[in-house]
Amino acid sequence: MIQNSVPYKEKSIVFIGFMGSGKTTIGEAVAKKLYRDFIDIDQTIESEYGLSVTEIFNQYGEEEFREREKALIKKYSLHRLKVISVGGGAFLQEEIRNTCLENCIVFFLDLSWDSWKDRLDILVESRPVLQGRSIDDIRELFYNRKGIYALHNSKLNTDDLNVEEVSQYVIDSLKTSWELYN
Ligand SMILES: Nc1ncnc2c1ncn2[C@@H]1O[C@H](COP(=O)(O)OP(=O)(O)O)[C@@H](O)[C@H]1O
Ligand SMILES: O=C(O)C1=C[C@@H](OP(=O)(O)O)[C@@H](O)[C@H](O)C1
Ligand SMILES: [Mg+2]
Repeated sequence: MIQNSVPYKEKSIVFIGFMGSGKTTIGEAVAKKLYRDFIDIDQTIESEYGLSVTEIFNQYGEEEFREREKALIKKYSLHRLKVISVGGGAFLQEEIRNTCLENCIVFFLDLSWDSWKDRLDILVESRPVLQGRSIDDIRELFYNRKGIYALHNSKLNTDDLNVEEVSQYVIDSLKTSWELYN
Protein backbone atom coordinates (compact mmCIF):
# COMPACT_ATOMS: atom_id res chain seq x y z
CA MET A 1 0.00 0.00 0.00
CA ILE A 2 1.25 3.46 -0.90
CA GLN A 3 2.01 5.57 2.19
CA ASN A 4 2.13 9.31 2.03
CA SER A 5 3.61 11.75 4.47
CA VAL A 6 0.45 13.60 5.55
CA PRO A 7 -0.32 12.79 9.21
CA TYR A 8 -3.55 10.78 9.46
CA LYS A 9 -5.37 13.57 11.37
CA GLU A 10 -4.57 16.06 8.63
CA LYS A 11 -5.77 13.97 5.71
CA SER A 12 -8.60 15.52 3.75
CA ILE A 13 -12.00 13.87 4.00
CA VAL A 14 -13.82 12.90 0.81
CA PHE A 15 -17.55 12.15 0.66
CA ILE A 16 -18.76 9.68 -1.95
CA GLY A 17 -22.17 8.15 -2.69
CA PHE A 18 -25.04 8.22 -5.15
CA MET A 19 -26.54 11.50 -6.39
CA GLY A 20 -28.72 13.02 -3.69
CA SER A 21 -27.29 10.95 -0.86
CA GLY A 22 -26.25 14.17 0.90
CA LYS A 23 -22.56 14.61 0.04
CA THR A 24 -22.78 18.36 -0.55
CA THR A 25 -25.02 19.04 2.47
CA ILE A 26 -23.12 16.81 4.88
CA GLY A 27 -19.71 17.85 3.56
CA GLU A 28 -20.48 21.49 4.22
CA ALA A 29 -21.80 20.77 7.74
CA VAL A 30 -18.81 18.57 8.63
CA ALA A 31 -16.34 21.17 7.31
CA LYS A 32 -17.97 23.79 9.51
CA LYS A 33 -17.76 21.59 12.61
CA LEU A 34 -14.09 20.78 11.92
CA TYR A 35 -13.16 24.37 10.98
CA ARG A 36 -11.90 23.11 7.63
CA ASP A 37 -12.33 24.48 4.11
CA PHE A 38 -15.11 22.84 2.15
CA ILE A 39 -14.70 22.04 -1.53
CA ASP A 40 -17.62 20.79 -3.57
CA ILE A 41 -16.24 19.64 -6.90
CA ASP A 42 -19.51 20.24 -8.80
CA GLN A 43 -19.85 23.75 -7.38
CA THR A 44 -16.22 24.47 -8.28
CA ILE A 45 -16.83 23.39 -11.89
CA GLU A 46 -20.07 25.40 -12.00
CA SER A 47 -18.26 28.55 -10.90
CA GLU A 48 -15.48 28.01 -13.41
CA TYR A 49 -17.96 27.75 -16.29
CA GLY A 50 -20.51 30.17 -14.88
CA LEU A 51 -23.08 27.47 -15.70
CA SER A 52 -25.02 24.78 -13.87
CA VAL A 53 -23.93 21.14 -14.22
CA THR A 54 -26.99 20.51 -16.42
CA GLU A 55 -25.99 23.40 -18.70
CA ILE A 56 -22.36 22.18 -18.85
CA PHE A 57 -23.54 18.69 -19.89
CA ASN A 58 -25.80 20.21 -22.56
CA GLN A 59 -23.33 22.77 -23.93
CA TYR A 60 -19.96 21.02 -23.53
CA GLY A 61 -20.86 17.35 -23.07
CA GLU A 62 -20.40 14.88 -20.23
CA GLU A 63 -16.86 13.96 -21.35
CA GLU A 64 -15.55 17.47 -20.79
CA PHE A 65 -17.26 17.58 -17.39
CA ARG A 66 -15.63 14.25 -16.42
CA GLU A 67 -12.17 15.50 -17.43
CA ARG A 68 -12.55 18.65 -15.34
CA GLU A 69 -13.91 16.61 -12.43
CA LYS A 70 -10.87 14.31 -12.62
CA ALA A 71 -8.35 17.17 -12.80
CA LEU A 72 -9.86 18.99 -9.82
CA ILE A 73 -10.11 15.88 -7.65
CA LYS A 74 -6.52 14.90 -8.48
CA LYS A 75 -5.48 18.38 -7.37
CA TYR A 76 -7.55 18.75 -4.19
CA SER A 77 -7.03 15.18 -2.97
CA LEU A 78 -3.37 16.15 -2.47
CA HIS A 79 -4.32 19.05 -0.19
CA ARG A 80 -4.46 18.49 3.54
CA LEU A 81 -7.19 19.50 6.01
CA LYS A 82 -10.00 19.87 3.47
CA VAL A 83 -13.47 18.40 3.33
CA ILE A 84 -14.23 17.48 -0.28
CA SER A 85 -17.57 16.38 -1.74
CA VAL A 86 -17.28 14.77 -5.15
CA GLY A 87 -20.11 14.07 -7.59
CA GLY A 88 -21.81 10.67 -7.53
CA GLY A 89 -20.17 9.63 -10.81
CA ALA A 90 -16.61 10.56 -9.84
CA PHE A 91 -15.68 7.10 -8.55
CA LEU A 92 -16.44 5.64 -12.00
CA GLN A 93 -12.93 6.82 -12.91
CA GLU A 94 -10.11 4.65 -11.60
CA GLU A 95 -7.66 7.56 -11.33
CA ILE A 96 -10.11 9.38 -9.06
CA ARG A 97 -10.68 6.32 -6.88
CA ASN A 98 -6.94 5.80 -6.57
CA THR A 99 -6.00 9.37 -5.68
CA CYS A 100 -8.79 9.68 -3.10
CA LEU A 101 -8.06 6.33 -1.46
CA GLU A 102 -4.30 6.91 -1.41
CA ASN A 103 -4.39 10.43 -0.03
CA CYS A 104 -7.66 11.00 1.85
CA ILE A 105 -10.17 9.45 4.22
CA VAL A 106 -13.08 8.34 2.03
CA PHE A 107 -16.52 8.36 3.62
CA PHE A 108 -19.40 6.64 1.81
CA LEU A 109 -22.89 8.04 2.48
CA ASP A 110 -25.23 5.14 1.81
CA LEU A 111 -29.00 5.29 1.43
CA SER A 112 -31.55 2.59 0.61
CA TRP A 113 -33.46 2.76 -2.67
CA ASP A 114 -36.74 3.22 -0.76
CA SER A 115 -35.44 6.30 1.03
CA TRP A 116 -33.64 7.64 -2.02
CA LYS A 117 -36.63 7.53 -4.37
CA ASP A 118 -38.49 10.06 -2.19
CA ARG A 119 -35.79 12.59 -3.17
CA LEU A 120 -36.06 11.98 -6.93
CA ASP A 121 -38.40 14.89 -7.70
CA ILE A 122 -36.13 17.49 -6.14
CA LEU A 123 -33.04 16.07 -7.86
CA VAL A 124 -33.97 15.65 -11.52
CA GLU A 125 -33.64 19.25 -12.69
CA SER A 126 -30.07 19.59 -11.44
CA ARG A 127 -28.87 16.03 -12.23
CA PRO A 128 -28.55 15.53 -16.01
CA VAL A 129 -27.74 11.83 -15.53
CA LEU A 130 -31.28 11.29 -14.19
CA GLN A 131 -33.04 13.24 -16.93
CA GLY A 132 -35.09 11.32 -19.51
CA ARG A 133 -34.75 8.03 -17.62
CA SER A 134 -37.60 5.86 -16.39
CA ILE A 135 -37.82 4.97 -12.71
CA ASP A 136 -36.76 1.40 -13.60
CA ASP A 137 -33.65 2.71 -15.38
CA ILE A 138 -32.81 4.90 -12.39
CA ARG A 139 -33.25 1.96 -10.00
CA GLU A 140 -30.85 -0.08 -12.15
CA LEU A 141 -28.34 2.78 -12.16
CA PHE A 142 -28.70 3.09 -8.39
CA TYR A 143 -27.83 -0.58 -7.83
CA ASN A 144 -25.11 -0.68 -10.50
CA ARG A 145 -23.40 2.34 -8.97
CA LYS A 146 -23.23 0.62 -5.55
CA GLY A 147 -20.20 -1.28 -6.81
CA ILE A 148 -18.10 1.85 -7.35
CA TYR A 149 -18.67 3.01 -3.79
CA ALA A 150 -17.51 -0.30 -2.32
CA LEU A 151 -13.99 1.06 -1.92
CA HIS A 152 -14.09 3.43 1.07
CA ASN A 153 -12.66 3.87 4.56
CA SER A 154 -15.96 4.45 6.38
CA LYS A 155 -19.61 4.07 5.55
CA LEU A 156 -22.86 5.25 7.07
CA ASN A 157 -26.45 4.37 6.17
CA THR A 158 -28.34 7.65 6.49
CA ASP A 159 -31.91 6.35 5.99
CA ASP A 160 -33.23 7.38 9.40
CA LEU A 161 -30.87 10.24 10.18
CA ASN A 162 -31.27 13.97 9.66
CA VAL A 163 -28.43 16.23 8.49
CA GLU A 164 -27.30 17.08 12.02
CA GLU A 165 -27.29 13.41 13.08
CA VAL A 166 -25.30 12.32 10.02
CA SER A 167 -22.75 15.12 10.48
CA GLN A 168 -22.32 14.33 14.16
CA TYR A 169 -21.89 10.61 13.44
CA VAL A 170 -19.21 11.43 10.86
CA ILE A 171 -17.36 13.66 13.33
CA ASP A 172 -17.56 11.05 16.12
CA SER A 173 -16.32 8.33 13.80
CA LEU A 174 -13.43 10.51 12.60
CA LYS A 175 -12.46 11.36 16.18
CA THR A 176 -12.39 7.67 17.06
CA SER A 177 -10.20 6.82 14.09
CA TRP A 178 -7.89 9.78 14.79
CA GLU A 179 -7.37 8.44 18.32
CA LEU A 180 -6.89 4.87 17.14
CA TYR A 181 -4.46 5.61 14.33
CA ASN A 182 -2.56 8.52 15.82
N1 LIG B 1 -29.73 13.18 6.05
C1 LIG B 1 -30.60 13.81 5.26
N2 LIG B 1 -31.90 13.76 5.55
C2 LIG B 1 -32.80 14.36 4.76
N3 LIG B 1 -32.51 15.06 3.63
C3 LIG B 1 -31.22 15.15 3.31
C4 LIG B 1 -30.21 14.54 4.08
N4 LIG B 1 -29.01 14.79 3.49
C5 LIG B 1 -29.31 15.52 2.38
N5 LIG B 1 -30.62 15.75 2.29
C6 LIG B 1 -31.31 16.48 1.19
O1 LIG B 1 -31.17 15.70 0.01
C7 LIG B 1 -30.99 16.54 -1.12
C8 LIG B 1 -29.72 16.18 -1.85
O2 LIG B 1 -28.61 16.51 -1.01
P1 LIG B 1 -27.18 16.87 -1.60
O3 LIG B 1 -26.35 17.28 -0.44
O4 LIG B 1 -27.29 17.82 -2.73
O5 LIG B 1 -26.72 15.45 -2.16
P2 LIG B 1 -25.51 15.06 -3.11
O6 LIG B 1 -24.47 16.12 -3.00
O7 LIG B 1 -25.05 13.74 -2.59
O8 LIG B 1 -26.09 14.96 -4.48
C9 LIG B 1 -31.00 17.98 -0.58
O9 LIG B 1 -32.30 18.50 -0.77
C10 LIG B 1 -30.69 17.83 0.89
O10 LIG B 1 -31.25 18.85 1.67
O1 LIG C 1 -23.64 10.72 -10.42
C1 LIG C 1 -23.33 11.47 -11.39
O2 LIG C 1 -22.96 11.00 -12.48
C2 LIG C 1 -23.37 12.95 -11.18
C3 LIG C 1 -23.59 13.43 -9.90
C4 LIG C 1 -23.73 14.86 -9.61
O3 LIG C 1 -23.27 15.17 -8.29
P1 LIG C 1 -24.07 14.77 -6.95
O4 LIG C 1 -23.75 13.34 -6.66
O5 LIG C 1 -23.57 15.70 -5.91
O6 LIG C 1 -25.52 14.93 -7.24
C5 LIG C 1 -22.94 15.69 -10.64
O7 LIG C 1 -21.56 15.47 -10.47
C6 LIG C 1 -23.35 15.32 -12.03
O8 LIG C 1 -24.72 15.66 -12.19
C7 LIG C 1 -23.13 13.83 -12.34
MG1 LIG D 1 -23.46 17.24 -4.50
